[in-house]
Amino acid sequence: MYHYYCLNPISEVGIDAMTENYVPVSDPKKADALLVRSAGMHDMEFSPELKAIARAGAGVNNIPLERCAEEGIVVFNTPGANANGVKELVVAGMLLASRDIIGGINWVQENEEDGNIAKDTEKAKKAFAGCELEGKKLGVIGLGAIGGLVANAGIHLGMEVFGYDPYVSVDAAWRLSRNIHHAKTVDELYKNCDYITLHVPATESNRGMIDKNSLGLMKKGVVVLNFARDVLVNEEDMIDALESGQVKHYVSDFPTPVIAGVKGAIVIPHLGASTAESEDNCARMAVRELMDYLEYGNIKNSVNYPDCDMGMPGDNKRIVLLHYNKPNMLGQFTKILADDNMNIADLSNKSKGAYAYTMIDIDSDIPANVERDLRNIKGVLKVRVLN
Ligand SMILES: NC(=O)c1ccc[n+]([C@@H]2O[C@H](COP(=O)([O-])OP(=O)(O)OC[C@H]3O[C@@H](n4cnc5c(N)ncnc54)[C@H](O)[C@@H]3O)[C@@H](O)[C@H]2O)c1
Ligand SMILES: O=C(O)[C@H](O)COP(=O)(O)O
Repeated sequence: MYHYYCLNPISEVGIDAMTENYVPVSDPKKADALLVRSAGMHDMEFSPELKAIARAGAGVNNIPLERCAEEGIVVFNTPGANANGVKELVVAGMLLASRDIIGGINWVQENEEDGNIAKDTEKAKKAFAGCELEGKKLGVIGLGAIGGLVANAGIHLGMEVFGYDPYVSVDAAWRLSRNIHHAKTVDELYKNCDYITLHVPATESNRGMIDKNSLGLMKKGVVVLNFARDVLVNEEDMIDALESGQVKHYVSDFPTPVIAGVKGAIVIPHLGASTAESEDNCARMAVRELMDYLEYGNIKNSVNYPDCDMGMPGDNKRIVLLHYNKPNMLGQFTKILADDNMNIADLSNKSKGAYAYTMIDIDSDIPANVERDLRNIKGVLKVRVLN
């Protein structure tokens, strides 16, 4: 029996995918697993019971990843599961910044009582005219799940697209249209583009990447779109750039007290992934990842531990260990098993930065003293014996 707790409402599709072995609890401290969307977790204390956190979404800046790793808690996300939802809203954002659709709709609402509205429209509409996307230059920073889709969509819209991502994965690179220009430096993209859209994670090094220096390199009248995270943009610098006309519009999916209501800012209430399809995809993937880890110890799409998959243990017993990535950990594990005359049927060991994960299948029962001795090894963070 596994206990779970949802810190945010998660699509029923995910909850329905759980078997009867999964029971919701009313106290997160009693949970084996937490499901979360954007709820802030940095101030949460975790109980020793907690084994995993699944973020039904992409961004994990709301989760203390390092502390979770130290406490032997595996954190998952759902890469790509909401990418199409975000891509479609980015296209809408480019259109909203190009024509005054919002101003036009407001005008119609303000004049709803006007019996001559059809005729007056033809005079009023010139105030809301704009430009087309076709032929304009689009710069995409970050070419992962979302940025790749946005860059390809730009090509389909007839835009000239520049992509910048020095860390792009091979798989993501394969998905890109060959018509996308490969920007070797981000400055090249800043200097050339009419629309610049951010699709990078909110890591320490990316915070404030759009500031007065980068804004100063951009073309006058540029449109900047941010569907990634508010902290990537220095909002005070953005306000100056909007006031001076350096930036025509800043389209953001992240309202903050600083940017909400600023002239020229088009701010959306974090709706990028709020579609039925994205919510279902994320919940389904998050629950699948949790169940595979809790029941079989397999790790797929973790952001703080390495991926490691040994399928199902069959008739073997499986023991899994979360530990530091340092010399002689495996040697110590196998010695304890050998001293108890246990035979290893299968073994996998993977590392990611400072942390590592070992899965061991044994063709006999695993006695409590072996589990205890493994747990007592210095550098072991969590041990689980799976039945
Ligand atoms: N608005 C929303 O509702 C919404 C929804 C999903 C994701 N997001 C945000 O979008 C971000 C990206 O999501 P994704 O699914 O595309 O993630 P992803 O991991 O698939 O792609 C991120 C890409 O950014 C690249 N990158 C990192 N730092 C970079 C830098 N300094 N310059 C250029 N490229 C850099 C990485 O190499 C990677 O290819 C998430 O981290 C999240 O914060 C927002
Ligand atoms: O990082 C993400 O996946 C998005 O920002 C979506 O967040 P949400 O699940 O809270 O809508």
